Amino acid sequence: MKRKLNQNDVPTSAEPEADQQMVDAEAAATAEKTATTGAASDEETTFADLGLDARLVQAVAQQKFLKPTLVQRRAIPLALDGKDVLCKAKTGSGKTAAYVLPVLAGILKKKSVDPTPATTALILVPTRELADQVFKSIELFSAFCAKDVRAVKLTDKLTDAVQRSLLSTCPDIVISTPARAWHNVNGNSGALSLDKLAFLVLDEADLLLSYGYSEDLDSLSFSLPKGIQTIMMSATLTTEVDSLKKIFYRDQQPTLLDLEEPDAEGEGVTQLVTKCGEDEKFLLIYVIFKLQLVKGKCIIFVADIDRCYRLKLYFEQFGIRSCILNSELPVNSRIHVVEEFNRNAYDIIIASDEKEVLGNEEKAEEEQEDEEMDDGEVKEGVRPKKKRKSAKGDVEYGVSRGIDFKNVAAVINFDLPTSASSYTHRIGRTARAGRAGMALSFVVPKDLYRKHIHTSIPSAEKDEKILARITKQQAKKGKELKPYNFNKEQVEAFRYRMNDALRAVTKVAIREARTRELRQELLKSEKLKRYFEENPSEMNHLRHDGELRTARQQAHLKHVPEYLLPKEGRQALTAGDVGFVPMKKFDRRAGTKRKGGKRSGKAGVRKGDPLKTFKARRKTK
Ligand SMILES: Nc1ncnc2c1ncn2[C@@H]1O[C@H](COP(=O)(O)OP(=O)(O)OP(=O)(O)O)[C@@H](O)[C@H]1O
Repeated sequence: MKRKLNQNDVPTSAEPEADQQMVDAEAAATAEKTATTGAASDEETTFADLGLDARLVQAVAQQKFLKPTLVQRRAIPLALDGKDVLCKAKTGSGKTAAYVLPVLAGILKKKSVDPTPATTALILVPTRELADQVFKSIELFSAFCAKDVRAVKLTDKLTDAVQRSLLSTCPDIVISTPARAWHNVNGNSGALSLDKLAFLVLDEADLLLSYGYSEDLDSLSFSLPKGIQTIMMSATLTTEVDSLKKIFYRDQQPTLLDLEEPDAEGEGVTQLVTKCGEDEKFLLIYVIFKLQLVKGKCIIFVADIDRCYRLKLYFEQFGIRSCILNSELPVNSRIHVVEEFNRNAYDIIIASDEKEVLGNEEKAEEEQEDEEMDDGEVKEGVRPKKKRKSAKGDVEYGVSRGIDFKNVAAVINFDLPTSASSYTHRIGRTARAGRAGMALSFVVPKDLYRKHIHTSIPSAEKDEKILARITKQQAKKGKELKPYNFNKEQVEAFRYRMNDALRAVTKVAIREARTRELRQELLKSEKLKRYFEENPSEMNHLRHDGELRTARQQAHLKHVPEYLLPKEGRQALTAGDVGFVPMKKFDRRAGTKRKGGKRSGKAGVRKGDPLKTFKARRKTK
């Protein structure tokens, strides 16, 4: 029979009382009972109440986490009690801490009785970005016990020799993609030993198979010692999760935490849909950003890498700064872009999260996945997905999934994703950790679809079909997608400027931009790796939102002439307010020159300025 490593089994006499707080078995039992209901009767619970080690509670306090989130309240006591847990909770609900904290607690407990170095925990994630994020979380949460816990991630581009040397010291925690982990278990001179493993975590479990790790996961499952505790975290319950459940839990059923959490007042994502033609997307996005109708940081999702550059070059025409995230960029740059965005260095990220063009089989799989999610249950016996045809980019890349972008006011689906589950992950980049946010999706209706010179996106013809799936899925969660209309007449006034700008963004300019950015980022990436490790403070000087300037520059487009602005203010352009989060400290308005040479650039200045009358709705918690 499988024997669990139960933290209550470990003698605690050696532990200083203040440092080690015992697991509250009763709390764990209560949590288990209410596990699937998601009842929020224990909202006053603190991290200390959960039975975590005092050093971890201290680290959590340092992070200014006042109270555990629902998933943390439910999962931590169960995990501390040695239970296998399969947890489904919404994006941005704090799943990382929900497993990192009990894993750290388990390691500390084990070390207090047996300090022999051993790899005790293996955390499997689908992407390098996530590995980096988890690693940083571990660093933060182990701030007060750093000498007792050592974690390594295997996802950086490291030679086998370096990986061997990292693993030779038996780090307590290894964070890896399944492929890297298996490579080090099976190959690379068996650098990673799982003999002493006590915890296995599968983060973003719904994605591990879709990233093509099925064989690696299968192989790893046979190399695991008996009796380890397995925790799976997922934002959705799909066939993938079910397949993994069979592989990793075998005959032992995990405790299922299916946490549907209603948004509290002022929380959650306001979902808006604007139906428009392909070229209108460019018109609206120009109006939105040039007139700052969306307040705060924003992620714009597009269908593919070329679309990233088309939009970036288009924005450049108007002097709107943005940076790009896609699978083609080196991993160091990608991670740095996210870090800088989280530091508020950039306002706009243009990201392509799709695995480029999917084959028919893969499209069918996505549809199937949506249907399964519609059913709300996982079907039995469905085969795991095959490895997707990866395009030129990095297969271990993912933006819309799991990356913790901080304080994102809005997500704009410039191109609709190809599945409803992808939509869920995309909009989950905003309204994280109990905040408010907005998701605006452009949908091209069938009658407005035509192959436009500027676009060749594969999904456009299918927008309405996908929208129907999204609407259905969101309705099941009690969420609604509301239509959002721009004032067509007012917006039309900007059309000739849009055309001017789009004409300059030629295919050649896009190709050149793509190559130039890649070259620049590769250089930066090398620098990042070698130099910034030693000089972390210099990081700030490296920007990713520079102009690519491969398109013809048209200086006049950088300013918005006053006659284009409606007298009634920005609201005249829209059916209501769009943004929620106020602009950050500094204001990057283009500094429109007004008559008399004065700038009207600053927010909230000058009576009579049409922009001044616009008030962003500020939602406070
Ligand atoms: N108890 C808490 N109090 C305040 N903030 C928290 C708390 N727990 C987590 N957070 C913050 O919430 C954000 C989202 O957390 P996390 O990335 O763990 O979510 P997630 O559920 O894993 O999301 P996803 O499904 O998108 O991966 C992070 O910025 C994190 O620092």
